[in-house]
Amino acid sequence: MPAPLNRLKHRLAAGEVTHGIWVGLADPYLAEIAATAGFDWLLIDGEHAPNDIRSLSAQVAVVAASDSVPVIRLPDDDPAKIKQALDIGAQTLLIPMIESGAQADRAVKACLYPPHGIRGVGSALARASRFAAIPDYLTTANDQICLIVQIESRAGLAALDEVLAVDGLDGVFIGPSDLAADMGHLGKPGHPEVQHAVLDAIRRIRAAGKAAGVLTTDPAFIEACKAAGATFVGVGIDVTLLAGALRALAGKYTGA
Ligand SMILES: O=C(O)C(=O)C[C@H](O)[C@@H](O)CO
Repeated sequence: MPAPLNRLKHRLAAGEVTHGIWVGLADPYLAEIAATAGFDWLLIDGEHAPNDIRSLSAQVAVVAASDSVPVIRLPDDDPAKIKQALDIGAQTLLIPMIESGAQADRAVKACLYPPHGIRGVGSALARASRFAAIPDYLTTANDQICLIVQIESRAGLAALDEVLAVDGLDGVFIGPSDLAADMGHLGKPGHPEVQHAVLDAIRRIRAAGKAAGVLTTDPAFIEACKAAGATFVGVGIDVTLLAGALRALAGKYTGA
């Protein structure tokens, strides 16, 4: 019996457009609610949300039981964190702040078991192998790992071609918020210069045959990114959706 099929990896490889949201409420009960919505994937944010390996594990488990595919974003490209995320059962990772082909290649190798990579072997303890209930996990896991790296700075954009040349990389995600900050437009991911850079990068990523990712809550820019070729399309954030709805309701009755 092989490692579980990673539907998202293969849909992205086929060039399918997929939609998901950021899940930052850092609670499995809330992640399970999000998993009833019907998104193709849910990105469990380990970079900006108050998650740790146990909360990530609990959220991966509940989302994996749904029709949505769990994706974990780690806070950095630390191979030890990548190892832990894969061992708890995530098969799709998003790694932020990539700025060179060498850095992207190291991230790929951290995801893969030898001889193709350096992922440490602990499958006997790991949810990923269903605690060794999947006898062929070690020899089949690599084929189901999906790695998407984030380009979100001018240095990252300058290195995009070398990042796209990295074998084993499934996709590149352009982070509008951090890119805006680095471009001198802090807090303005919708600035025309930023949006132009995002769309140009998406076109280059798709021309290289990789999945192109983005996160924006602007409906018009969502469509512009999809027209440019985006296939891993983040369209919302659970925290802002909840906060916005609560504030609107409070304002309706309390004048808050
Ligand atoms: O730079 C970006 O944009 C992203 O990487 C997404 C943000 O981190 C996300 O938290 C929304 O602000």
